[in-house]
Amino acid sequence: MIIRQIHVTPVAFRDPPLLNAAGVHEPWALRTIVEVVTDEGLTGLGETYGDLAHLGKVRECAQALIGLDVHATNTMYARISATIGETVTDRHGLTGATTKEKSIDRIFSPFEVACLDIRGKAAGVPVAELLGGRVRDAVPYSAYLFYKWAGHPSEDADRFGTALDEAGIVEQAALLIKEYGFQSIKLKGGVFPPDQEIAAIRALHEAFPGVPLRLDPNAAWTVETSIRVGRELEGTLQYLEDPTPGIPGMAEVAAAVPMPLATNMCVVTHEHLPPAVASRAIGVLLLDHHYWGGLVRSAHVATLCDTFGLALSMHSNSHLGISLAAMTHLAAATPNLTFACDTHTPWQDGQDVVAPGALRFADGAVPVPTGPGLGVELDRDALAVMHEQYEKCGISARDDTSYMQRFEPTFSARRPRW
Ligand SMILES: O=C([O-])C(=O)C[C@H](O)[C@@H](O)C(=O)[O-]
Ligand SMILES: [Mg+2]
Repeated sequence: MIIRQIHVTPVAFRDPPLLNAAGVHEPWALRTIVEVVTDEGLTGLGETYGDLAHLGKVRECAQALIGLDVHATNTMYARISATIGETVTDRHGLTGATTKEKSIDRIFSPFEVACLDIRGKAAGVPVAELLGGRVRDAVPYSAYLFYKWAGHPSEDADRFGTALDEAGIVEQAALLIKEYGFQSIKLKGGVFPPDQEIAAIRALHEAFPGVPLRLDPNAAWTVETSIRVGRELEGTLQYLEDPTPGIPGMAEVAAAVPMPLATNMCVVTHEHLPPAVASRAIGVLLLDHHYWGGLVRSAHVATLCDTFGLALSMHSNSHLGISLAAMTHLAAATPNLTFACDTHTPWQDGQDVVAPGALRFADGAVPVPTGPGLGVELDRDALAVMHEQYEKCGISARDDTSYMQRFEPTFSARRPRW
């Protein structure tokens, strides 16, 4: 199964004005779709970030993989590593530090996923079976709530409405739970002063008794603020995600608050694991195959977490169905991934590059696709439309901060902020 061609297609899809500590989502979210084609005519799919610098490196690395067997992932990793050299391509900061190793892992990931898709198709089995076999038939996801404006400035309101206070957040949770059946809730914080976000968590706790809650301010708080908020929210949070920047700060907070701390910011590559474990900075790691080097490498990280007593959840960024399928296969085959995973799927609101049918939500969980490989098919018409949107949208890299500053010129993404 020799790789003969690789097609790399950037796409754009509509994204609502979701607020976070870095600013606000722009009207278009970017992704890159990777198709790997073998000499036998099998095609595998991968999905990754769409920022221009990353896209350029994905294109360059694709050339370096032609002629390799789809099983030769160690050679692929070595070639990608040699091709990208010292380049780092991860700039928006919401997934933590940018390192050389993380950049290699980010570029390797879509190729590895596509090769697993091909290997599953060739063997007639779902990717989850290649990862050791599913331990759950459906993967639970959480309702991922965001403070948001009614719509993008100068556009009509979107169907999700305004959420700028606790009433808006509770209403948004009710909508997502009604439509998807989610059984746990994550609130993206770091947007308003912490007391407002405490009030929102209390309102959610009251409105949805017994539903596990998480709050993620993306390191917007000092150690002191994090400890105060953590203590005030005792009894309401399943975990508190990235309250403060850095492993030492997280360790100080972890020692002083009643709930576990989770991260997709202070532990984002292998070199972060030993100090985080030694200082007991985190209790939960949010895996993300897009920057942990694909599905097999993420499964290795899961095993390390098991060894060191860390629990697992899963992180997401704005994504499409190829990523959702990959996330679902990985989570289904990872026994110690026991927390509901994050997904931005509701915000993509039906837009997708995969044909409908293979992916659906039932009671907040995605049944593991049963077809061979990832179990999803590319919708070529949708791909063409989304590629045209990419060409026309005028955005080439995610920049939540500059977009926010167009409307609030004094906005600063400095963290910690409170
Ligand atoms: O858990 C997280 O930190 C994220 O999901 C990071 C994302 O970039 C999120 O903040 C977003 O989409 O604005
Ligand atoms: Mg997070």
